[in-house]
Amino acid sequence: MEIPILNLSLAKDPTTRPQLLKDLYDATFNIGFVYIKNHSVPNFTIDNLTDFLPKLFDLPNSSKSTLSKINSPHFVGYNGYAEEKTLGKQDLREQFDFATELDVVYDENAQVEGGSGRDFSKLYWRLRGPNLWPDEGDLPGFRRVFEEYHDALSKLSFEFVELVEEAFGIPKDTFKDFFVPKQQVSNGQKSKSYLPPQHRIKLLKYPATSNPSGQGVGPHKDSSGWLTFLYQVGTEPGLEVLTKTNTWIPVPPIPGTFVVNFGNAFEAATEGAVRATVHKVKAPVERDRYSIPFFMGLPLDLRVSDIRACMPESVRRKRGEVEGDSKGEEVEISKFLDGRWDCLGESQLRKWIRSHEDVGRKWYVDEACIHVKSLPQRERKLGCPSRHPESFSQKDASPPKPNEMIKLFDLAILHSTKRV
Ligand SMILES: O=C(O)CCC(=O)C(=O)O
Ligand SMILES: [Fe+2]
Repeated sequence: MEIPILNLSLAKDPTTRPQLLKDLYDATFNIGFVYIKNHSVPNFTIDNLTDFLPKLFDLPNSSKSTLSKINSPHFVGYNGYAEEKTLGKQDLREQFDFATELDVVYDENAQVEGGSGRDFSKLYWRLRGPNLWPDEGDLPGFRRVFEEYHDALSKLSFEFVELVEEAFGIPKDTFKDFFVPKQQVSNGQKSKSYLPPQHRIKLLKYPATSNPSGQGVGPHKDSSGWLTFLYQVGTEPGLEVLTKTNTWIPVPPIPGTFVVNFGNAFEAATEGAVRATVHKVKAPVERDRYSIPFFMGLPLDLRVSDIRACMPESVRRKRGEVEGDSKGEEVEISKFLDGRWDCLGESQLRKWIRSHEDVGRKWYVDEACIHVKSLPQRERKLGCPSRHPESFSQKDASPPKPNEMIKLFDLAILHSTKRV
């Protein structure tokens, strides 16, 4: 089996569009991975950014530590080599995380305005905020080039989602409307509660290793964003995708293409019609490998169940109709249909805290404790059987262990409704 290459220019001609949509449907339903070519992102926008990558990763350690993720409550910034793990094993890569440059909206004392307002006291709103930018003197022009790339990919992601909607018979603009409600835009005004999406971009370096079985990144489904647009720089292979028959197939770089795959939220929202496919990267042995995944943003205060409610029955039934009782797939999806994972902001914050406990500990423990303190005794005990969560914020207390912290956050996030 091979990953299909879709020629997006066929969408422009009404005589070729139907075949493109059919191919997109088949690839999305059966594999969940496609290459796209003849997309709207100019070559120079890509080249300008990729030219910076070796220089960016060669910044001195002093600059890298100023840019360290520990300095940002928004989970942006630098992570050193092999600092992250997937499935308990070190990922042999280095990374800079960026996001759409946004103002901070989190306000622990926010008041919800009647009906349509947003409750910015929710912990997950703290994910939004500015980037940690390298010093302009160190990398002149980097920020401009990066922002151009971000904007081009943002545009591409909305164009592509429209094609997916049409391919699956999902009403046009369903996904866009979660960010920009239609009626409010059509009369020239944006709603008070309009918020631009926060996309995430990783700049990744997988240094060449002498270990041929090294894990660049372990097997995972993407849990950031609706869907991912991956640019593989150069010719170094390594990306592999798990097929339905449990075999790994390579997804080598193809010049001029992006690789597109879907995140857990999209899979859950379509009840599995769109697949979120497991993939991994092998660490390169000959040359360093660079790549740039762009994760299209999610509306944080939306619930998967709200999105599911906008999906036509025909989409929601699709996976079951074709795969009947193939249980593996159903079990996976049903995990995301579990109410505890329903709010997208909550599952995003959980994901970030789990992968960066140090950042969670530094920036979220106090807030989490405030939320937890307001819970009835019985619920507090349920969440943290070993210790009272209040004790974490006391001066002389030992810091929470990773497990305790995750429990604390689960409890705080799940219950972070307005405090009284
Ligand atoms: O580097 C790649 O090719 C893929 C990276 C990836 O899957 C991820 O960061 O989620
Ligand atoms: Fe991924």
